[in-house]
Amino acid sequence: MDAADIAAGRERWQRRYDAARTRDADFTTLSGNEVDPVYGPPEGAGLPGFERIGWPGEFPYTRGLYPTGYRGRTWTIRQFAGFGNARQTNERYKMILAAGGGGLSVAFDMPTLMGRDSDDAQSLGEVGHCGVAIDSAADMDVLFDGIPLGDVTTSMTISGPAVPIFCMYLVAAERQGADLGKLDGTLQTDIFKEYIAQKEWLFAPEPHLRLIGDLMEYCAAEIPRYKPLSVSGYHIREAGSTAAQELAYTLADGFGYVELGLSRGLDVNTFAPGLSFFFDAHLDFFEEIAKFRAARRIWARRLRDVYGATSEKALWLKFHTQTAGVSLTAQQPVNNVVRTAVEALAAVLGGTNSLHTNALDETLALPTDESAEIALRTQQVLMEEIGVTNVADPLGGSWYVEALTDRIEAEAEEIFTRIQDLGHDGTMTAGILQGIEDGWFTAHIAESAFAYQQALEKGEKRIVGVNVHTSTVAKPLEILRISHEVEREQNRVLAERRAARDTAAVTAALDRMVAAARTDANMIPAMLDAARAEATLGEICDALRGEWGVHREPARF
Ligand SMILES: C[C@H](C(=O)O)C(=O)SCCNC(=O)CCNC(=O)[C@H](O)C(C)(C)COP(=O)(O)OP(=O)(O)OC[C@H]1O[C@@H](n2cnc3c(N)ncnc32)[C@H](O)[C@@H]1OP(=O)(O)O
Repeated sequence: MDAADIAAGRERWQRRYDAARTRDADFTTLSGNEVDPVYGPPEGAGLPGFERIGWPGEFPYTRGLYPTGYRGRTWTIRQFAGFGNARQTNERYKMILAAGGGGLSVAFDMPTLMGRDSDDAQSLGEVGHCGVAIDSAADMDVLFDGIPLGDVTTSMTISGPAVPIFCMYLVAAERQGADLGKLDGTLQTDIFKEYIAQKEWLFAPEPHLRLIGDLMEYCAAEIPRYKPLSVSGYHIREAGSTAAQELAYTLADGFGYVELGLSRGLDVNTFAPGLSFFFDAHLDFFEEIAKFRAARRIWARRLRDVYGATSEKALWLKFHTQTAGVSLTAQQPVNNVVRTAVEALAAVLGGTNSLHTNALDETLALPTDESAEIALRTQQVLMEEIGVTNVADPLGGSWYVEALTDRIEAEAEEIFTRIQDLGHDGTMTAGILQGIEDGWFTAHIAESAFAYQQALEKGEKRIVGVNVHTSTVAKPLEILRISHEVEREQNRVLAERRAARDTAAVTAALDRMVAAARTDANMIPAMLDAARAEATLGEICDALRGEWGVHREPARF
């Protein structure tokens, strides 16, 4: 790009910056020096390829979505939390909000993630262990007791039974008197990554995609700020993929959901802002920053050029980041605070919109109050102390970071082509579905995981406390243990609620839901009625399993 075009871009950026609101905060360095809100090539200089880098707030958004960067608004501190029953988790949420958390993020226990009630035989021993147990809308009432859902953005991490859980959340909001049309939050819902990596699906892909289509349609029409999908690379990375695979598989899944929305006759400019993303921040500092920058650029370009999006919000890739759980070590676990801080810094330098920092003990158990607080404070140290919010995309223009950004983008593009070639009709969706059926994604992730593990075992890759620097004076940590009493109590309350509700109303609502499943009608209104009648998650999912069957992955060797 020649010098004149770069200068014109800088002026455009300056006009937009001047017109935007910035926080009332100190943006000088620790020594008190003024810094510019963004930096670019030296005045009067041209730079080949600068159109790929650009300015914050404009296409291709490599440098961020907003001309003000974090001067306009800092990222949301969104700590993923849930354990035991709804009452215990509600207390943790209040603690997080009081300590400066900016939004909520619900972690559900394994029975809930699999669409089963707490008293299901398959739930035995799992209730409240890896997250909170939710059986019906009444549990949602308790979960958000004293937390106005109309005012707090709430993310819920659940994909197989995402839609019934969403209905229970809506019922809880309704009972609080919130205006449902104004709710803001995120539901994970991303079923592609379940088949690819996380393995928590209920049905085969087709009925799941039908439900997701219903959800996208419903949210676009009724709850426009709500983001019904958080397309997730986190689980793909944690399963052992490389950074480029994480990026490419996740964005490919995102394109699959765009194709789903289009196939339902929805307007891409209306539904695409409801697609948000979720990435891992792993240990390779610069590679991770490059991954986030490349993600925004690829998404904006493909949404515009392939899927015809024209509105700015439809081109924006917004993402949440979680620091890498797999990078935490059980050995010398206090060192995990350092790893997490570095990973979080990469997310911030990559322009994350929302962030979860892991607690130091998460490789052993769910976090204690104290470790949860350290994790949250880690974000606050980055946000308040180190000057990283003063300048948008401070690493933009670094030869290394730009080269890495270009490389990871090129790798992702190659992978998109391979995925599309797996399908038969040139769509991303056909390629993804074929790749899932063939075990293509799983095999490639396994190869990457194997290569990394070999490198570790040969000592080529080094982890402090694990294969180098193993001596320590550290004492074992106190960890959070979930009592089996939680399960007994949850089941007692569930039995009481079942006995107290209008059984005929529950049965009628479930029948209407199944009837809707047999037509092209949107299933959400019927499912909402079932949730209002206090149908349990297990009952709703079992009714659907009866209709759609269950899905089993073929064994592969
Ligand atoms: C591993 C684990 C497991 O499986 O076990 C998991 O999955 S845990 C998975 C946990 N997942 C999550 O927690 C997902 C979290 N995701 C989200 O919260 C969302 O999808 C998100 C990534 C889009 C972030 O949403 P958010 O509300 O926190 O933040 P936003 O970026 O949307 O910002 C809020 C508002 O401020 C505006 N805003 C932000 N920055 C600026 C700026 N500089 N200038 C002007 N306006 C700005 C935004 O446009 C928006 O307004 P407006 O709305 O008007 O535009």
